[in-house]
Amino acid sequence: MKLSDMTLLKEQAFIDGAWVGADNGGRFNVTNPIDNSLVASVPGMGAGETRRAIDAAQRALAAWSARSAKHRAGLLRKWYELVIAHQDDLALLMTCEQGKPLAEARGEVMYGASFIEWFAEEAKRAYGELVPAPTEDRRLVVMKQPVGVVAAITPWNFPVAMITRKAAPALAAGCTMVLKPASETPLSALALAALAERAGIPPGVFNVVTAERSGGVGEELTGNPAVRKLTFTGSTRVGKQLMAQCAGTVKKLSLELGGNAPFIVFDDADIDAAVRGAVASKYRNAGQTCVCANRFLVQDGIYDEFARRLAQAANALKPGDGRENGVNLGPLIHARAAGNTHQLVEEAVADGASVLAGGDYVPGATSLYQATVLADVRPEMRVAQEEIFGPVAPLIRFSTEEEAIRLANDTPYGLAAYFYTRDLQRSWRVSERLEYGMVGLNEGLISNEMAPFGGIKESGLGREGSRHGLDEYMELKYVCVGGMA
Ligand SMILES: NC(=O)C1=CN([C@@H]2O[C@H](COP(=O)(O)OP(=O)(O)OC[C@H]3O[C@@H](n4cnc5c(N)ncnc54)[C@H](OP(=O)(O)O)[C@@H]3O)[C@@H](O)[C@H]2O)C=CC1
Ligand SMILES: O=C(O)[C@H](O)CS(=O)(=O)O
Repeated sequence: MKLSDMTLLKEQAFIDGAWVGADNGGRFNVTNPIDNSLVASVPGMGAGETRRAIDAAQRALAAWSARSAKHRAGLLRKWYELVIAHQDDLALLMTCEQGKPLAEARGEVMYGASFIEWFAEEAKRAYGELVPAPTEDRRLVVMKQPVGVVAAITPWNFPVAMITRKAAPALAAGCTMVLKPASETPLSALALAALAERAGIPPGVFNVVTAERSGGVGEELTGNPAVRKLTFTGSTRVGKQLMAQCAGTVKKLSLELGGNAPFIVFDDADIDAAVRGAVASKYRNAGQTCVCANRFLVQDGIYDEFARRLAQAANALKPGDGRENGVNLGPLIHARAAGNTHQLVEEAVADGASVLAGGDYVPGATSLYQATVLADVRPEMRVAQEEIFGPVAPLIRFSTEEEAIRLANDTPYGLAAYFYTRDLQRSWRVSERLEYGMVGLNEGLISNEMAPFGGIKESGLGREGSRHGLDEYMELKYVCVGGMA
C-alpha cells in the first residue's frame, strides 16, 4: 500500500502521546478483506496497557477541561483540516483494511471529518442556565461540565466516522478518551491519532489501544472506576454485555447498536425515487451498515414493477476490489460474513423465496457476495428477522397501511426505518407510528452530522451528532447560591 504520506501508516498504538508496542511484544495482523493479503500489523494489547492509557487520560483531564471551549474548538478545527488534507491517504488505508470501494471510503472520510468540524463549532455553545429562584435570597445556576475520562469501542464498518462521531464531541466537551477500535480496522484509528497529534491535541487527551477481542481491554475499559462513560457502536449482543459490565461503576452510556430497518413502498410512491433510495440504503458498504434497509415491505399494486426495477439495479452493480475503478460493491469484512449471508439466502430459497438478482458468491472471491434481491419472502423467515449485514434485499408483499406498520414495528430493533409515499396525510401518520429513532421519508440516505443519529428499543441509547451529541459527554451541575437577601 503506497500512501502519499507513509508516516500515516502507524504500526504502533498511541498512549499518552507516545507510539508504543504491547508489553509482551505481541502483535496481530491487519488483512485486506478482498484477498486476505497482509496490510500491516499492530500491537496486541491487554489490561495493563489499557490501564496506563486510562491513567494518562485521567492525568490529562484537568488541564484539557480547563482550557477554554474556544481553545479546544481551535485544535479540533486544525484536526478537521488535517483530515481533509489527507483524505486520499485515509481513504486508501480504509479500503485496504475494510474493503469498501475508494469512492465510498473518500465519502466516509468527509462524513467523519464533518463531525470534527461540527463539534469544533458546538464546543462554543455548551450553554449553562441561570434559573429564576423560588425565593429572593437565592440564585440558581446550572453549569455544564465534562463527564471525564471516556472509553470508546468502535466497529469495523465505518473505521473513521464511528471514531470521530465519538471523539469530536468528547474532546469538544473537555473530556479525554481511550479508544479501542475494531481489530479488523485499527489503521484508520491510528492515522486519525497521528493527525490529532499534529493538530496539537495534547498527550493523553486522545489515546488508541489496539487489541483483539480477548486480552482484558474491554474488561478494563468497562470496570475501571476512572472511566466515567462508555460510548460503543457495534452489535446489540456486545452492547448488552458491555452495558452489564459498566453497571458495577455506574458509567454514563451511549450505545449505537444493531438494526432491522424496514423499507416500505406504498402504491402511490414515486417508483424511480424508491428504487434509487433502495439501492443507496441497501448496497452502501455492501450492506454492512446498521441503517441499511434490511427488509422491503412492498404494497401489492407496485410490487411487481418495484421488484423488477430493483433487480435490474442490483444486477448493474459491479463487485470487486475496492481499489479498482468502477467497482461499487466491495467485499464483506471476511469470508465468514459472506458465508453467513449465503446461508440466509439458501435458507430463504429452500423455504419458498425466489432469487430475482444475485444469490451467490462472486466467482473467485470468498468475501465477495453478489447484490441480491429475493422475492416472496415471508416475515417469519430468518432473512427478515435478523440483521443481514450483507447485500441482500428481501421483498415482502403487503396489502394495507395498517399491515405495513404492524410488520415494520414487529422487531426488537428500533434504529432506522424508510417509507415512500406521495400522500401527505399518510406521511404524517406513518412517520408518527413507526417505532424507530430515525425515519427516511422518500429518502434512503439519512445520516449527517447535523441530525440526531440513534435508535430506541434494542438499537441503543442516546444520540450522536446534532446539537444533542455534545450533551452525551457533559454533566449538569446545579449550584444554589444562598444568602442573597
Ligand atoms: N447502530 C450503529 O450505529 C452501528 C451498529 N453496528 C452493529 O455492529 C454489528 C457489526 O459490527 P461488529 O464490529 O461485528 O460488531 P461487534 O459488536 O462484534 O464489535 C464491535 C466492537 O466491539 C468490540 N468487542 C466485541 N466484543 C467485545 C467484548 N466482549 N469486550 C469489548 N469489546 C468487544 C469489537 O472488538 P474486536 O474487533 O476485537 O472484536 C469491536 O471493536 C452489526 O450488528 C451492526 O448492526 C455496527 C456499526 C454501527
Ligand atoms: O455504523 C453504521 O452503520 C453507521 O452508523 C451508519 S451511517 O452513520 O454511516 O449511516
